[in-house]
Amino acid sequence: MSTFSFDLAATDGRARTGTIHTPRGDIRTPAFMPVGTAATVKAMLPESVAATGADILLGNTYHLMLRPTAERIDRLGGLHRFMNWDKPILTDSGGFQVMSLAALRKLTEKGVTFKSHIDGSRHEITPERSMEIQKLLGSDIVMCFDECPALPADKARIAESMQLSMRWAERSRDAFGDRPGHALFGIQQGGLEEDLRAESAEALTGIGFDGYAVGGLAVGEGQEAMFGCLDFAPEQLPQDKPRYLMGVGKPDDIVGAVARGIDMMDCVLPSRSGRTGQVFTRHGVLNIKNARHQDDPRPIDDACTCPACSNYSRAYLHHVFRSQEMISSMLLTWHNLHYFQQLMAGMRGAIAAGTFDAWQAEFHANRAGGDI
Ligand SMILES: Nc1nc2c(CCNCC3CCCCC3)c3[nH]c(NCCc4ccccc4)nc3cc2c(=O)[nH]1
Ligand SMILES: [Zn+2]
Repeated sequence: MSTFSFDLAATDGRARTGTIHTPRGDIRTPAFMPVGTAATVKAMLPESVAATGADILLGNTYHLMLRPTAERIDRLGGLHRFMNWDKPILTDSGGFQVMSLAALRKLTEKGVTFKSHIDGSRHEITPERSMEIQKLLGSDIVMCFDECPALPADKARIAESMQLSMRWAERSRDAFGDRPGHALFGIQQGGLEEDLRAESAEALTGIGFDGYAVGGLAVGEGQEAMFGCLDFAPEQLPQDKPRYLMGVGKPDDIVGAVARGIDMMDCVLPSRSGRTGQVFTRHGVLNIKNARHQDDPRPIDDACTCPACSNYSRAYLHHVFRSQEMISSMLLTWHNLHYFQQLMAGMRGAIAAGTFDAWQAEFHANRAGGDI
């Protein structure tokens, strides 16, 4: 099928499960999307990322436009060929990374100018340039160029920023044009304000997108405030299109977001924290660098089937982490990505079976303290 479509299979409360069909493959939802920052999911081969159960990964417009540049990747056959990943790729529009990484940023109606954090060269991203970069990369799901305001901010500032993002969404839609089989997602803004989020949702729905992201969250507001916003924001967006919560998150954030109607999420957490020794399990989090693991012959999680848990002890993983051996990042990243995908698979099954409440109860009961 050379088109992009979303089939909702079942709902349980506000939670949904379904499939996003793309020419490069299907995406089972709710979906967790690993982050491939500089055309690689750090410490993982693409086939290993696929083996964890990931149907789609994220590319990074901001990093790739600076190095090796989108034009070079296009000349080499596009990002899928370049990084040897033939399944779907979603790319963010670059605005969020510019505001969080680049130096000397200047934001105007036109777009954002900034100095590269790599070599100090000057660059400009506009909605039009962001669409061009994401097209050169060959991205299957393209994100509108938006502005994500830092919280806390007063309501007037949030409204102003949201309205700028809606004008940029219109320009993104116009510049994206008509690309069968490729999707353009709008990004809702509006901070934690229900009326501003409604205004944003109406503006985006009026323009018309293939999917809708809840942006502007996971920027320091905390889980309670984020869940409070998710108690109304997803349902302001079209029910028949995928809903993507950007930048989330810890396992309990992910479960709470799915329970509130979110279909897709991305986060650097499982890969980045794996490299710092942080390991996610169904009983909670442990850090392998802690001395208590140095004589422990048990696997991280005896119910996990990943290579780390199938073949290595905590004592070994403690040793290679302490010794800063590369296999440490490989095994801990693989385990964390595998765990996050198992979480998603469990939720998809529970929503399809109508047992999501029981699944959530067990998820939280499993994590209730105790020495893991
Ligand atoms: N356009 C856009 N992107 C957003 C992102 C980036 C999502 N990940 C992109 C991905 C592309 C490839 C490279 C990596 C990023 C967000 N990330 C977060 N929180 C992260 C909070 C967090 C969580 C764990 C560790 C660090 C930060 N809130 C976000 C809000 C927005 C938003 O409104 N608009
Ligand atoms: Zn494991």
